[in-house]
Parts: sequence; structure tokens; C-alpha cells
Amino acid sequence: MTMTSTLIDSLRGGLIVSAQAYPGEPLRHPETMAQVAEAAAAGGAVAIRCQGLSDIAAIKGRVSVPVIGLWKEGDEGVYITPTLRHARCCLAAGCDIVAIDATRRPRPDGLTYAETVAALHADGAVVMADCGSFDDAAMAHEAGTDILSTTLSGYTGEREKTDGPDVELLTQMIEAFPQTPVICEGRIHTPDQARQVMEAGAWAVVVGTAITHPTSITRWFDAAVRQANTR
Ligand SMILES: CC(=O)N[C@H](C=O)[C@@H](O)[C@H](O)[C@H](O)COP(=O)(O)O
Repeated sequence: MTMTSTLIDSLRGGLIVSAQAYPGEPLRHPETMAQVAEAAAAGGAVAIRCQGLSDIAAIKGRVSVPVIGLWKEGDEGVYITPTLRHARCCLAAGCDIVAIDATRRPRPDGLTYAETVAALHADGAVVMADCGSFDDAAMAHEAGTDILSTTLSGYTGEREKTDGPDVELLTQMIEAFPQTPVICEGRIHTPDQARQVMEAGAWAVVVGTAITHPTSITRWFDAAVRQANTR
């Protein structure tokens, strides 16, 4: 077995926890995110997904499970690890797998997606494709990406932003690319939804907000409480 396949195999059937705090938020601090990541690993996370070079470095130093790194620049268009430079910086910060935008939109550095993946593979990197549609996944698969994911479904205008995970896209990807690990990520908010996507054949699930974003979780509860008040 190669190191890459051992790494990817270690994710199989598991829960990956995404630990991210957004600009201006109270938890946006590498030490805080490292504590959150360590707590998630203690609960059984098989890997941690995280954002930003300082968080990647801090979390890699804290947990023994693999770290999936990305670097967000802005919050619209191609913003998840948008260029080869961003990806290489994530790897230099210590992540084991780099997650990159895998949409068919033009990339800020003028490289194609396939050129980006080829350069990262030449560096020896393992790449996760954050796709927004089936056509994105087909492009990422064609480029030989190691892991495909539904991360950007509902955020690029090609797929409806479903309340829960995009199980339809997940299923299409699994059927079309049976030899490639397909991860379900995005709007998995309950253990039941996580079970459902695993039963649909996902290699692993990524849960972020529902585990690591207290402001959102508070809003969900607050809305329910207020709804009850109006009855
Ligand atoms: C669209 C986008 O920018 N997604 C980001 C990707 O890293 C994160 O903001 C999400 O929290 C992550 O994908 C996990 O999803 P959820 O938080 O829904 O469990």
C-alpha cells in the first residue's frame, strides 16, 4: 500500500470534523481552533478539516489524526484554496491533504484545475476536490483527484441549496466514480443525516457547523424556542 492509500483508507467510514471560525468571530484564533480540533478528535473524528495557515499549523501540532487543510481568500467566486500558491502554502503549513476549489470557474492564477492538480501531485500532495456539481466532479475525476467531495453544492449556483446534505449529487458521484472515494460535506446537521449519507455510500462525512460553530447552533435553538413562544 502506498502512503496515499493508507491515508485515504484511514478516513473510510469515519466522521471528519471541520473546525472553522469566520472572520471577525470570537473563536477565530489558532489556539482556540486547536482546542476545538482536539476535542473533536477525542470524540472520534478520524480527521480534522481546517482553514488558514495558522490554524493548520496549530491543529497539526495538536492532533494525531490527519489534517485536511484549505485556505479561504474572500467568500465569493473561487475562494477555497483558489490558487496553486495557496495550496502549496497549506501543505507547507503541515496539512496531510489539501482541499481546493474544484469548480469549472476560471481560477485567479490562470491555471486550469487539471494543471493545479498535476502540479500538486508532482509535489507528492494528496488533493481533495471541493465540487459544486456533477460536472465539477467529472472534471475533478478526469484530472485524477484523490478524493471527491460535495462541499460546494448549493454555493455555486449549479445546485439547489438543500436544507440538509445534497444526497442526490452524492449518489450520482458514487455511481459514476466507483473507484474514487466520495466524501459528503455540507449541511449535515444531525447524526441521522450523517448515517443516511454513509448508507448512501459516502467514503466519509464532513460535519462542520453542527459540531464546531456555536453561534449557528445557538441560532437553531433560539429559532425553535421563539417559534414555540408564538404558538
Ligand atoms: C461552502 C463553504 O465555504 N464551506 C466551507 C468549507 O470548508 C465551510 O464553511 C463549511 O463549514 C464546511 O464545508 C462544512 O460544512 P457544514 O458547516 O455545512 O457542515
